[in-house]
Amino acid sequence: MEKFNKIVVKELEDGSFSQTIEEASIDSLPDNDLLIKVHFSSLNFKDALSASGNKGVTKKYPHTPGIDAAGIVVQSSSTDFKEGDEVIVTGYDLGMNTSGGFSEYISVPAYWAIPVPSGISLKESMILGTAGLTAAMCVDKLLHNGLTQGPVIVSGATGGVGTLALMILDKLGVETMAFSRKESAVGFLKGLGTSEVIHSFENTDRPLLKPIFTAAIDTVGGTILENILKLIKPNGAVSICGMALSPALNTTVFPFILRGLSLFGIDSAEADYKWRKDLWQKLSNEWKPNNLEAIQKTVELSELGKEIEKMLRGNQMGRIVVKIS
Ligand SMILES: CCC(=O)SCCNC(=O)CCNC(=O)[C@H](O)C(C)(C)COP(=O)(O)OP(=O)(O)OC[C@H]1O[C@@H](n2cnc3c(N)ncnc32)[C@H](O)[C@@H]1OP(=O)(O)O
Ligand SMILES: NC(=O)c1ccc[n+]([C@@H]2O[C@H](COP(=O)([O-])OP(=O)(O)OC[C@H]3O[C@@H](n4cnc5c(N)ncnc54)[C@H](O)[C@@H]3O)[C@@H](O)[C@H]2O)c1
Repeated sequence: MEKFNKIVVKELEDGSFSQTIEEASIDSLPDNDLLIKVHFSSLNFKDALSASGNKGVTKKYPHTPGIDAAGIVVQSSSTDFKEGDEVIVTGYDLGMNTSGGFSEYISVPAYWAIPVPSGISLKESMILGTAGLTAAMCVDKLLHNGLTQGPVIVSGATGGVGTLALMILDKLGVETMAFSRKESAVGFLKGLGTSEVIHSFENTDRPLLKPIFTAAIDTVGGTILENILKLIKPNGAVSICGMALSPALNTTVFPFILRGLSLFGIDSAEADYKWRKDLWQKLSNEWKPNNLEAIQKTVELSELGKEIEKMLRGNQMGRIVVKIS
């Protein structure tokens, strides 16, 4: 039986977590419909949590993280896929408690796999990955709420979801503003098409402020989201997906009952299959960001450790793609 390499995260006796590359055999993977040879994976915040022992994400170690994978089906017991098909797998339990994409092979149920649409390569699908799909879900909710023009504020703007949200909105011709703590990132963010970069909000207990934005996409939560909610124009909406700063949210009902604000929560991991498939189609065509290469860095499995550390410190910019095979 063929041996292959994967990242293994282990819990050590002192409570810390180690990451090593180990050899494994195919029969160590779960028995599922599809065996996929992984060509590319990508790094998402959730992988950094899994790799550092967050038990809310991964209950049992040793474990192989990687919530994203793109590759080629090498064995299929499903009538929906055949050997040689190119597929994208994001979310569900991949990389949480099912051996994930930081591995040369994954074994997953057929309903987790999306056929790679024409218009996108395996690598491009992982520059997008969960971050791109989540950004697309955030944008889609805003469009359904009636968004036609900006400015839309995007927080955590230099991160994976943030950069891709800015790029998708730019492709759709909607003006954006970026919220980022990083003064040094202004040039990078302007290059993504954003008109202005905001580094801080007024510190006030007032429940409403003069509205500035038509809508928002928030990836950081906490006080940043609290401020954004006060600054949305009447009948606007905010899509929320993250908590890079904090999961806490202290707010009042006023933005909702005095300005008709709508708040959309995004769960990309368990989102409806048809919605995902439709959005991958859009991401490969009319929503496909221009110059995806400009926001990515490609690394090998052996280089992932330092990228994970950087992400946990909030210092990543854009997307980390992992070249697996
Ligand atoms: C790509 C997507 C992302 O990046 S999302 C961000 C990554 N996710 C996180 O950081 C969340 C990690 N989870 C946690 O820290 C904990 O589960 C939290 C939410 C704090 C709850 O902890 P605790 O109070 O100990 O409860 P618990 O874990 O036993 O769960 C309580 C009930 O809630 C459920 N639950 C848990 N996680 C999820 C989830 N991801 N989706 C849907 N439901 C979830 C559990 O199943 C549990 O329900 P039940 O008791 O099993 O019926
Ligand atoms: N709900 C979903 O389906 C879903 C999907 C993908 C990501 N997420 C969540 O979205 C968030 C972003 O994910 P990502 O993969 O883009 O991560 P990332 O690390 O690439 O980006 C995080 C961004 O937040 C910024 N940030 C970090 N700490 C901060 C702080 N203290 N104050 C202000 N900004 C801070 C970083 O500078 C970076 O720009 C995470 O919380 C992740 O769990 C949720």
